[in-house]
Amino acid sequence: PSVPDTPVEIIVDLLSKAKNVAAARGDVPKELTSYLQKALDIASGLDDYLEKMTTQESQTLKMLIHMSQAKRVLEIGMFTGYGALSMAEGLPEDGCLVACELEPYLKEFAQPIFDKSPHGKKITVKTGSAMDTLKELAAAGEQFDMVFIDADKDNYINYYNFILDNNLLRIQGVICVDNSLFKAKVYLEDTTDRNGLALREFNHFVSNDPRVEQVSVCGHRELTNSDDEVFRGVKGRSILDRMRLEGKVAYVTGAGQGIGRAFAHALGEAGAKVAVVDMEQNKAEAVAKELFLKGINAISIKADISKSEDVQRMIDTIVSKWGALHIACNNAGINMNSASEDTSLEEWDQTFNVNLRGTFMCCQVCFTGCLSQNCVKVCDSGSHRDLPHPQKQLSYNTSKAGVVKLTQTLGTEWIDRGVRVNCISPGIVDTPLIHSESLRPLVQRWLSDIPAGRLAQVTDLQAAVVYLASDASDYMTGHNLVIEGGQSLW
Ligand SMILES: C[S@@+](CC[C@H](N)C(=O)[O-])C[C@H]1O[C@@H](n2cnc3c(N)ncnc32)[C@H](O)[C@@H]1O
Repeated sequence: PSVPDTPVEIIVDLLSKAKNVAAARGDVPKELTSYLQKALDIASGLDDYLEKMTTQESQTLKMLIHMSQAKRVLEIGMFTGYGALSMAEGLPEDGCLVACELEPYLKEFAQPIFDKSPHGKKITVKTGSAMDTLKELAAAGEQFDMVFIDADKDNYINYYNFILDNNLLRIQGVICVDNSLFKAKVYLEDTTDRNGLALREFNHFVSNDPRVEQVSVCGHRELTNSDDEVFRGVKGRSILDRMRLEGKVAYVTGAGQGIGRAFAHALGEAGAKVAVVDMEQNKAEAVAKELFLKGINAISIKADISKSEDVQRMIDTIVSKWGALHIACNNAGINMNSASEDTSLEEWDQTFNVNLRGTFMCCQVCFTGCLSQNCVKVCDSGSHRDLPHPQKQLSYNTSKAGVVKLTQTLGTEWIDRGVRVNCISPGIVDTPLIHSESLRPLVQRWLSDIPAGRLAQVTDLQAAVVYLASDASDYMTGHNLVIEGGQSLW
């Protein structure tokens, strides 16, 4: 049988011994035997139960990576690389893990295992004394989201201090420490064991360190006199937190595909509940399902925004479902290409009915219907093609120029009621449509016009919609945010 190691294993061992002693004597009261048995059942069942209910022991490390959303991890003490690989599995594709290990033979052992794993390329092993490696990393200005300390216990306190003193851990990063209970020796009074005493001192030091809170760094309070919103964050929220949309309700029109779908994902990933609106019900449903699979609260609504009754129903549905509407993302639009001399009034009317009249109706219904419920952000989709452009699409260009003017007007008129209206004008977006034979010569011309050297991907636009939808952009209104790889500047 293995030597008891954790506090629970030691309790089980001691209770078993006590039970045996009691059984060997005839004069032990039944009550005491029964209490011993109950305590033993509880203690001995715990690890076994947890193991059965959990995937694998080391998945805890992977879970910590997920929970902290770490991208850069530092492991101090690698051993066989089991923990390193488990953490690497939890890292995103561009994540990295630096593992410090004293013994070169352990790197030789672990490297071939890393090489066989699709996640192994994220791991860099640095052999030698971990303190030397920490100095090297600090000199190179490296910073980590999570540090796992699991090497020589005497040095825990030195590693910890060096990491914090040299900003090797980013603000709000996480330090995890293995063996912090060390067979209960950290709190048993008769401890003489060197490692137990080292960890006792370490725990005591950390619990009294104002730089950290429990196990998470929360800034360097009490070490500075700075106490303004730049230092602390607005309402205590750091810039990335201020772009989070938890508790917000959003809709995106034209969200069944392309840019609208990317916007719906972006708003949902940032924390908003999202109504996916499209003329085509099956497309709206498919995107809402995608969001749902990612853990985002989403509904689909079929609506043609050129019809006032559809717009009204869309807003009513959202407000009755979620009780509020905070973010209106008016993305739906149509585009018909014809030379100006061939543009029929029907094409003009159809385009304007959706792109400009439809967008206006959405804004107006949204404003009147939910202002009292805090409808604060409206993002319209303009297009950089409100600028002169070689594609023949008069109705589209003029309607989108109208959207920019609509945005400026509403953005200034409604700001006194707490509403911000901005629009995003994407450059030429890489969609399946653009790869048609007929558009190929035009695509070549566009590419030579775009300093960025490529067309826009829908993902290039996602951060903008989150920014405009969030509190971080509160001072921005009536603005046309152009994202076109520098095309209009060339
Ligand atoms: C408990 S094991 C690490 C286990 C590993 N973190 C995991 O989860 O799979 C501790 C490792 O720390 C290494 N170590 C001990 N002292 C060290 C030092 N001063 N610098 C770097 N590594 C050290 C040991 O060689 C050993 O491989």
